[in-house]
Amino acid sequence: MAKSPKQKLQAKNVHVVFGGIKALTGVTLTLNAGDILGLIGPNGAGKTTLVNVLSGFQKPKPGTIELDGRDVSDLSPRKMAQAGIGRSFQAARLFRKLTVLENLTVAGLGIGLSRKAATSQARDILDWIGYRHGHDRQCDSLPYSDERRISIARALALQPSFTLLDEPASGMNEQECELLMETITGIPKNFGCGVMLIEHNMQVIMGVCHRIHVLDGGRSLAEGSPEEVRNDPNVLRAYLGDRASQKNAVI
Ligand SMILES: Nc1ncnc2c1ncn2[C@@H]1O[C@H](COP(=O)(O)OP(=O)(O)OP(=O)(O)O)[C@@H](O)[C@H]1O
Repeated sequence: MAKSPKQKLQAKNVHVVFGGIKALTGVTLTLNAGDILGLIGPNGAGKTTLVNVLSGFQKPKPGTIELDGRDVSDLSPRKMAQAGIGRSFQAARLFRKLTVLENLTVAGLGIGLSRKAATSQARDILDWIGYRHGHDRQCDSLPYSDERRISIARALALQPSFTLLDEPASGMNEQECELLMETITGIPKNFGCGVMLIEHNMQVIMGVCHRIHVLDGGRSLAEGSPEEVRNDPNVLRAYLGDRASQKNAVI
């Protein structure tokens, strides 16, 4: 956990326009320490754009990002990471020529740990996610699902207050998804950090999230418990269109 853990990450009235495309329009949400907040919505809803804004890769115009009430909207991605906001990407973005252990060790060195402490932390995190063998494997030879898990582990090695996970289950089979769900559920308890989870796999979202925020066409459509969101007719309509009126429609 970071030296001064933060309690609250907020997006306030965030707008982003690309050319003529309104990717986000007036989005407001709060991620609290200890929370697992799902961010869902149909393709093109603005989920990745919002994660980019929350992690400094995209500037809101207008709108603000606040970390414990401090405006951090203008910070670079690097400064955001130093302030306690970590993320994993849709494409894993590991250092492919480094080993699994080295990838995590580099993250620890990056936040100022000694080599010994960074290596020890790296081993502890790999053990914790159940990756007990293959620490010396080079990352360009990893199976896809391992890449995704190591990407989460590396995000944790930065000791974030908040971690933003972009589609961690993509390409995983059912068994791998179950392991991933265990990992995500354990992050707030074991690392004390809040998690925002973008995911198309509804089993994963419904299984691990405390609350879910729904975007549609760049706007906030709903926020609530998994049960509330699952039963919200507007959410069903956004996902299923006219099929939402069918009996037993589920997401
Ligand atoms: N760099 C960009 N330039 C132009 N348009 C963009 C850019 N990034 C995103 N968009 C557009 O903004 C809108 C929101 O995209 P975004 O990727 O945030 O949605 P998403 O909900 O993450 O989608 P998906 O589930 O398909 O990943 C889409 O219409 C997309 O085409």
